[in-house]
Amino acid sequence: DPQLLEEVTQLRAELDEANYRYYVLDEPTLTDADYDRRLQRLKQLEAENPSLISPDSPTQRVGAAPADGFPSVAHAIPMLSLDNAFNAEDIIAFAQRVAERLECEADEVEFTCEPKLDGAAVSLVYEQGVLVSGATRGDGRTGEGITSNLRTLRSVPLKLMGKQIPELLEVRGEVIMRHKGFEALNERAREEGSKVFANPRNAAAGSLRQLNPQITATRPLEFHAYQAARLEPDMGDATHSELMARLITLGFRSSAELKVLTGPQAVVEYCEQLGAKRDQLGYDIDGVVIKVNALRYQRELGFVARAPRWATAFKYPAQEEVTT
Ligand SMILES: NC(=O)n1nc(-c2ccco2)nc1N
Repeated sequence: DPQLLEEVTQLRAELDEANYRYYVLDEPTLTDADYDRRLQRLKQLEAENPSLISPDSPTQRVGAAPADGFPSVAHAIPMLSLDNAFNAEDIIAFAQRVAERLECEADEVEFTCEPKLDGAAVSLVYEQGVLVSGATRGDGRTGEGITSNLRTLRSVPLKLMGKQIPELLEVRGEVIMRHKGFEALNERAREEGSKVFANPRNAAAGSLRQLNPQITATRPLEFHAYQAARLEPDMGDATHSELMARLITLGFRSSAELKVLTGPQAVVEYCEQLGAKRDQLGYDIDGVVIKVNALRYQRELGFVARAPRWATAFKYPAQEEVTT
């Protein structure tokens, strides 16, 4: 009946909005209790009227385990690793190489800098605005299909937000576990005598590779977008920073620390400043990802065998591993 449909639609909108405000804007509106009350009410209404259930309903995040393991998924565009830079000279050399190929001065090139999150890289594919596939990076060309696990992350939208829905969108990003969630998980694991993880990266990767999504659903995982590998229709002569801003309007979290900087000196300063506050972030990073901002230049620069010419990763010295 129309009244029932009205309540179901209203509840879904409130739950999706609450997810967005909590995970993307960091401005929660609903308490966890309010969220759960609404989710239980929606589950009850859907149980009474199964014809109303749709795959993108917030109640459909935790599904069944895939029968026989994860299927292997070929990435339409390889998820390549990044070349490394270890000091200011390396950063300047990277900027020089880019400037040479673009036939301009290094001090004119616009870069973006963002923290290099130390988690598990994944790829999410949305067709007509609906999440259809999620996979691990694997060897860069082929990953594991872990859609049912990624659906359990409330920071992964089941459907894209807003009116400008692209026909096709492939988002790449990092699934991380914050230190607080990591320590609580290991505390519980020690009490239960189950597997204790050596570090948040292993905990995130291990949680995503659980065969049972109900276990993944209990893990404190967050998805942070850092690239749109495919976007149709595309954004023409846009920049990486504009693309990241667009992903936020579509429902994704992307780095709050992203900065647009001109010339290598400003990039060196960013790396030094972020390095100074590395221990206060509350999650692990292992460097800074420095990218040429203009997507047109990224396309022109392309990739060498295994890594893009248009990006490099500035790495901090490894932190002494947290032995738990
Ligand atoms: N790990 C991480 O945080 N990454 N990785 C990239 C990346 C890899 C290839 C293109 O972009 N960007 C960020 N922030």
